[in-house]
Amino acid sequence: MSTTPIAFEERRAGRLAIAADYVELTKPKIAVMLLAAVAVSGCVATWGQPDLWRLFHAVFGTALVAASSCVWNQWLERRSDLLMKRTRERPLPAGRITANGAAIFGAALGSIGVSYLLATVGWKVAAIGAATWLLYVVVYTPMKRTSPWNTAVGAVAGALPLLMGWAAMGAPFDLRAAALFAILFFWQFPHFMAIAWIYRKDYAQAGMQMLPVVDPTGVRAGRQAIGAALALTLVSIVPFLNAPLDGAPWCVAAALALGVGQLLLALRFSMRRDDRSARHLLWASLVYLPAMLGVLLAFPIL
Ligand code: HEM
Ligand SMILES: CC(C)=CCC/C(C)=C/CC/C(C)=C/COP(=O)(O)OP(=O)(O)O
Repeated sequence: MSTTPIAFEERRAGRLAIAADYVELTKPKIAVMLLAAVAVSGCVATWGQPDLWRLFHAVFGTALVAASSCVWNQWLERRSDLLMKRTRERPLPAGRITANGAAIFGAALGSIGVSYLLATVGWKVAAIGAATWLLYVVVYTPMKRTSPWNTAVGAVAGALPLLMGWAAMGAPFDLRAAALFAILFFWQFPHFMAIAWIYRKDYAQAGMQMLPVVDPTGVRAGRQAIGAALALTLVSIVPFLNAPLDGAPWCVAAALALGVGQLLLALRFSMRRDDRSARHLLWASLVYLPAMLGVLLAFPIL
């Protein structure tokens, strides 16, 4: 084997490219925001005094299980992803990673992740993680091709990890835990209705039953975005009610301002039903969640 410096650099670049493709299989951008939400959930559960080691174990274990679910979601969709411009360059449809390689990677991540959660933060967190994995991979992913209700199932899978952070702190599932779950559950509808509208032709091409494919007028997608944005605004103040903390009024005001902002953009999308208003709604959703997580994190400190 050639050992010239150029050959060495080429081999190194090749290995880095393969590693980057395996990371891409885990949907890192979605995962980062999801794990931030898991960490904030653990902080809210303990009024800002989390056991940091247990919180690290919960976030790290959830990262492994979530990554596994994303790898298997792409393994299952490696052929249909070829039919969409947005996904055809992904590692599996583009052939940069083999299906067997991805399956071994996904299985390893999932088994290590569930075992890690079991060993560090207990069976309840591991069980919620495994159930979320099954809901996303075994139920939601195939349902994308059969019913527009897939989004509601995906939203449950997307919100359940918050209960993993909560349970890892040993906190009982109370009204505040339910409110956090509802915040992330409802948030996913304006988030995805905007995406589903923007990529409606792609989804139709791949035979995916997203709402703007089932109803090309976008009226139902608009209504779903508005209804969920309204519910999100109302439920977003629940974590701050009946709390003996001075910061509550500020947090309620901030949560309402964020919610109303997103609601107005959902209304605008519903009236215009064009790509521009959909992109503004998508951006708003990607601003809303980190901002709302920030308000939840700041609450006990204010
Ligand atoms: C029903 C549930 C969900 C669906 C169907 C969904 C779908 C998607 C899709 C298809 C994209 C890629 C858009 C593009 O390629 O431009 C995306 C982007 C994103 N999603 Fe979601 N998502 C859901 C839930 C979540 C959750 C729970 C989180 C995290 C808490 C999240 C965070 C993100 C982020 C940060 C991006 C931007 C990443 C990028 O720019 O590629 N999503 N979502
Ligand atoms: C602990 C654990 C298992 C956590 C899993 C959390 C998680 C990743 C939830 C999925 C959210 C979701 C539906 C993403 C879109 O997938 P998609 O298939 O619609 O996106 P795509 O079309 O871009 O592939």
